[in-house]
Amino acid sequence: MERPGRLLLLSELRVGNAACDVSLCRSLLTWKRRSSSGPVYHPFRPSVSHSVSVSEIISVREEEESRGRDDGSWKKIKEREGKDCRLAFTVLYVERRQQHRWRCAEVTFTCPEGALRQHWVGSIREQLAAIASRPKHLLVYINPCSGKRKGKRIYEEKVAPLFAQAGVATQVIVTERANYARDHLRTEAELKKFDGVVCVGGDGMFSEIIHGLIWRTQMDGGVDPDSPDEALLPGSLRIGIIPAGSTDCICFATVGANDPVTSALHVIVGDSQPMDVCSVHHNSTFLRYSVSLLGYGFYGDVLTDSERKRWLGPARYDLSGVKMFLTHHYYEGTVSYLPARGIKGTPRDAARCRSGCVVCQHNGEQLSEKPERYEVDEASDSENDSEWRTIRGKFLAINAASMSCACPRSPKGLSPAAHLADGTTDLILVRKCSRFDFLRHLLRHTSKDDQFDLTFVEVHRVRRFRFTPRYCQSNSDLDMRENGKHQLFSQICRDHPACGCAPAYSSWNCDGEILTHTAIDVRYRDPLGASSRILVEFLTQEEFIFSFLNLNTFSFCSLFPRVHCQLIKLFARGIEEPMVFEDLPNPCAI
Ligand SMILES: CCCCCCCCCCCCC/C=C/[C@@H](O)[C@H](CO)NC(=O)CCCCCCCCCCCCCCC
Ligand SMILES: Nc1ncnc2c1ncn2[C@@H]1O[C@H](COP(=O)(O)OP(=O)(O)OP(=O)(O)O)[C@@H](O)[C@H]1O
Ligand SMILES: [Ca+2]
Repeated sequence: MERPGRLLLLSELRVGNAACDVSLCRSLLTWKRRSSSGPVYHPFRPSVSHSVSVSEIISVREEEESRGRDDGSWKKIKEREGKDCRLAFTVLYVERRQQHRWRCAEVTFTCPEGALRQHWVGSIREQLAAIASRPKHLLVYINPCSGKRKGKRIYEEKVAPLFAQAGVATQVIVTERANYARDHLRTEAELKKFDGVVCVGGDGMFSEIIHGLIWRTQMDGGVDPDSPDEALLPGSLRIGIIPAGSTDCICFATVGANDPVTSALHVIVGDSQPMDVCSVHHNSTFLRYSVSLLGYGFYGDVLTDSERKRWLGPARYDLSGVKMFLTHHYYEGTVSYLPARGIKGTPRDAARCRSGCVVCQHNGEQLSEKPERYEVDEASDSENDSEWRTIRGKFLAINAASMSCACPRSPKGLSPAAHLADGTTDLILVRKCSRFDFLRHLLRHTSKDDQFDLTFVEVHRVRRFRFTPRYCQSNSDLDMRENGKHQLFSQICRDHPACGCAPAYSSWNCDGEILTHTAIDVRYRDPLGASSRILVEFLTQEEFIFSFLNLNTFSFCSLFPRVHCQLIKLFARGIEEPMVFEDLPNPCAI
């Protein structure tokens, strides 16, 4: 066995016109200009050394003379260097740019003889092949309708060439409708053939992928996804996100940028970032999984309103945001939560979740070593249990952020100190306040000021919570009918704001998808047949069911989210701390 750091190769090669000492250790390719060589030696310019970790080499290619015949570039190099191009090889590697962006850079080395080139190329390829975490075969889903509808072009122009260069084989599927990728993953996809799944799209597309994969994993492992108390099985396939959506919050919060090339490079180098998943149940019915925002009130209303404006593209959120800000609806109800205990970190920490986060490592280890801690929490799932805290009130927004939810609109996110993989979610309660105060809170999403340092905002780090709107709290038939009418008419009033009647219910925004319909579709069948569906168009599903099936409950408004620590893995490494030399010019331009 080779020891780590062992020197494998050391040669004098040329980079451009400069002679360099080039070495390959087990984990590092280094080239350093020989200080006294080269045509123009500058005594005040120190010899520049450049190192690339083998783990960040994308590929190595032998330069062919024929390349020069195609574009003339190699011919020029040959003339300039007066060398035999068949002795050259090029290394493609990750170069860091500003704002966490990665680019594919390359450096060409010229060897004095062919056998040496073979030795170098062979050694580097051997090193790359030994990195087991690199994917070789990927299943790619492209949503052609995401964001500005550029998903297909982004993949073909920016991502596919990189995968090809890195020798990553792909099966590409362009989705034909919503939930196409989810359904394909659930039933058809031959997952054993692949090392990972890549989605080209936004947060909604990512959500489809995790729903398909998590469901399939539970089915294969005999776990009932409907059971709110059963621990879910983690999947084996990592997920890559090529951002092409409107918010791209999950990509931004796990990589630090929403840039397709950066994400493709994270996939190629085989990064791995565990992530928490929040499962949302109503009683014993599974509703959805969430990894970023589960929001009721403001963000639920923004989403509901914005869905009618999809044609506007990403701008729909801003328009609906302003509208819902002005509408200023608040919702009455009870929030109960189970505080996360025995963990590191609080939502008010100054420290952020970054690459190699110790809080995530610590909490993840704690939960895997002592799952009984989780079980104790689960066992105490009763209203009377002293572990549960209860808050009643009027809220403008109830947000659960399982990660920071950083995105270009809000670079720090809704909960800047939330962690990607610590097994908790940050429950943020924004109580009824004036429009001016709410604006102060919203503005803090975009500034450096603490968005929780306001009297009407509170934040708790929790493992589970539930929210029950006021009108769901009573079980008497009479109340329910009254409330049902209220709900029915308030929805109509919501669409005709002139009457001034405030709605009793909002919707849940679950990672950018509206929750209610899924729940209803699963639980009930439409007994009145197709003719009644025209009417449904004007009512929400729950109003329809209340009115026509005379159900006496709206309790699906009350949800039971539970966090599953590190259930999935992404091709990412978390946001890297900026490097001191990050912005220096590329030293290989010797
Ligand atoms: C005055 C400036 C205030 C700026 C406030 C900016 C707040 C931006 C907060 C973004 C939070 C994103 C959380 C991520 C959620 C994702 O899981 C989900 C799926 O992609 N995205 C959305 O639900 C999409 C949600 C998009 C929400 C956009 C809300 C925009 C609010 C604008 C309010 C303007 C008030 C102006 C008053 C004059
Ligand atoms: N071929 C398709 N036609 C129509 N809709 C699709 C198709 N494929 C996927 N979808 C759906 O499109 C919706 C939006 O997709 P996506 O999340 O990728 O983009 P976005 O909404 O613009 O971005 P974001 O979620 O980041 O705000 C998702 O709910 C997804 O299920
Ligand atoms: Ca978390």
